[in-house]
Amino acid sequence: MDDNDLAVRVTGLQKRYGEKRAVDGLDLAVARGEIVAVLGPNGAGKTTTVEILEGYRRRDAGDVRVLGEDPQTAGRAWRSRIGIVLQTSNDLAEATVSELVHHFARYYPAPRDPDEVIDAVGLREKARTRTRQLSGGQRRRLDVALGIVGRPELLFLDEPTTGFDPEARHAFWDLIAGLRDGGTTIVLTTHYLDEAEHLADRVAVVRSGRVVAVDTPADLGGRSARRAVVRWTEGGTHRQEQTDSPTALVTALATRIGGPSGEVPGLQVLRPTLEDVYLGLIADDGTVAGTPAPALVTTEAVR
Ligand SMILES: Nc1ncnc2c1ncn2[C@@H]1O[C@H](COP(=O)(O)OP(=O)(O)OP(=O)(O)O)[C@@H](O)[C@H]1O
Repeated sequence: MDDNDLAVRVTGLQKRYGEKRAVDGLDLAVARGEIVAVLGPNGAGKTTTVEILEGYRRRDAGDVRVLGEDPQTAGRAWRSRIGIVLQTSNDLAEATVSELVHHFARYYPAPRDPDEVIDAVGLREKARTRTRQLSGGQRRRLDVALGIVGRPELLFLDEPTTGFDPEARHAFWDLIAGLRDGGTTIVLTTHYLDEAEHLADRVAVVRSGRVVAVDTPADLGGRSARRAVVRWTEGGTHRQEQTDSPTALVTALATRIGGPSGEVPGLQVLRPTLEDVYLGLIADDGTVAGTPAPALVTTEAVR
C-alpha cells in the first residue's frame, strides 16, 4: 500500500521500560478510512504503542508515521488532525457538557459544530448537566464528543465501552460506525471480542509486544484456525471430524448413514468464534489454534 493511503505505518517499533521490553518489534499499517481494533492480553504493549502513535511517549527504535509525520517531532497542526478519547478524568467536573464541548472546540482550526456533536453522542438532554452528575456511560459519550469535536482524520479510542450496558454499547457502536462512514480512520483498543467483530475492518492481535496476527475478523488466524468440526452419532458412538469442507462431509454422511430421510443422528457443525481464534493466538505455548479444542467451539446447528 502506498504511504499516502496509510493513516498509520509502524515498522520495527521497540520500547523498553528498564529491562522490560514492552514493545518488541511491532509492525502495523492502518489504511485511511478503516477501523482497526488492537487486541491483546493485559500487558501486551497496546497502550504503550498507542501512546507512541499519539506522540505521548518516545520510542527506543523503529519507524513510526502517523498521518505522514513522526509523532515525536510533529507539531500543533498535526495534533489538531488527531482525536484522542482517553479514559475519563475528573478535572473539569463542575463544567456542563455544553460548556466543555464548546470549550474544546475552540482549540481546533475547523471544529464540528459543538451542539451537533452533543446530539450525535446522544447527550442533548444532558447538555446543561454538570459532568460530575453524569453516569459512567454518559461520561464516556462526553469523552467521545471531546475526541471528535475537532473533526479528526484519525481517532484513537481506548477501551471505549468499558462499563456500558448492552443498549449503550450498541448505541455507541452506531456512533462509531457513523464516524467511519464519514471517513474517519479509527484505531480502537478493546478487550471485547464482540466489539472488535462488530466494528473493526481488521483486527491486530498483540502479544508480548508484537503483532502476531492481523486480518479481518472473519479471516483472523488463517484457514486452519477456522476449520469446522462436524459431529455426529454412528453405531451408538459419538464421532467428530475437523474439515475445511463441512458441507461435503455432511453430504457424504447423509448418504452413508442418513437412511431414507437423509437425517444424520446427532449432527452438529461447529465453527470457532473470533474469541476461540483469539485465545489460540495468545496462548502461552504459541499454537496458532490449529485445532480448536472442542470446548472452545460454539455450536451452530445445521438446518
Ligand atoms: N511507565 C511504565 N513503566 C514501567 N513499565 C511500564 C510502564 N508502562 C507500561 N509498563 C509495562 O509495559 C508492559 C506493557 O504495558 P501496556 O500498558 O502497554 O500494556 P497493555 O497491552 O496496554 O495492557 P492493558 O490491556 O492491561 O491495558 C507491561 O508489562 C507494563 O507493566
